[in-house]
Amino acid sequence: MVAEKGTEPLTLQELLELKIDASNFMDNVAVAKAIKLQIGEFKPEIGIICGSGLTPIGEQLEKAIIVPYSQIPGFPRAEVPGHTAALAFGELEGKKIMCMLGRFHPYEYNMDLTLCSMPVRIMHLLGVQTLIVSNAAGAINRNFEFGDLMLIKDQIFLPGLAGYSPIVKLKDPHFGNCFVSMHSAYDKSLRTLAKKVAKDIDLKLHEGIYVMSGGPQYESPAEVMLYKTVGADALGMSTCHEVTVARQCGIRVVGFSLITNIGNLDADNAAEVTHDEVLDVAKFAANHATKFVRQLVKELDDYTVPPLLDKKTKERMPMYVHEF
Ligand SMILES: O=P(O)(O)O[C@@H]1C[C@H](O)[C@@H](CO)O1
Ligand code: HPA
Repeated sequence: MVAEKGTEPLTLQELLELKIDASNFMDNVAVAKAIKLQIGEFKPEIGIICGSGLTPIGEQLEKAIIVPYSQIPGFPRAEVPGHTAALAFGELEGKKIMCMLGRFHPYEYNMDLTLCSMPVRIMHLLGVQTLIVSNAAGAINRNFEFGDLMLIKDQIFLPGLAGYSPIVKLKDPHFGNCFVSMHSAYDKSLRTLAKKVAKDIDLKLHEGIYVMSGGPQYESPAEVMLYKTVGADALGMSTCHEVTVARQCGIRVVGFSLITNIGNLDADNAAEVTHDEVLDVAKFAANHATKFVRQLVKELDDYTVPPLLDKKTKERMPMYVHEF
């Protein structure tokens, strides 16, 4: 729980010294406030989360303001190679973007999905209405090749099915309804737009189901077979917890996977995958992923989600919320 301090707004330094509990609503507000102190009047409308090796997507922002995670209370450091520990705020095709240049994988943080999805709640508090989420993934579908992109049609959230939900600890009603519908989690009209954009720029874009395992170990061939049997097309270790929270906040979502390796289905075949290979493929394919995102952003229509904090609530809130 954040400390209160008379009627004076807390300074950035004071906010940075707070011990943040990601499941406490006012602590989330304090995190958003600390960011706001660093971005001034900038109000993002579109959020982007860059997957492993996909930070070039965020590096194309114009007039960028970079906020390192070390300057955000409660944010861990995002230490997986291929991720940069910073938020980028800037413009792309005239739209205002907030981009996570490094994400928090649950396997890095003791499967604390509430913490790992906090940036999505912060996006919402700062005004984000639409989220573009990306990841590096292994192919299960045999029609996929290295470097292909797969538009995510739906997800299988294995940790969530096992009770590791990012919203299970959120008791404050300000977070929104805990019985979040995951029907149409990946917005149909945005998927239609993404397919049109891909066609326009002559980009091969598959569509399929993403499955998230807990990681960090890669899957055994028998596990890849299990996921194939349940209908998954690509596998990874992220995204689903972020999308669940986005839906709880009412943010609409479009997502894609960059296929960095082909999941091995044969236990007698020693085909191994390493994170270095994942990054190598991401490096050569980041170019077309970047082009795709730019065009998608350009063609996104306006969208409005009611803010979490209504006027009345703001009036009752302590000083660190006051100017929201
Ligand atoms: O952040 P993403 O989901 O792109 O990262 C993938 C999944 C693992 O963290 C890692 C495995 O190589 O890359
Ligand atoms: N499995 C899990 N996560 C991944 C993979 C994979 O094969 N490739 C990239 N991220």
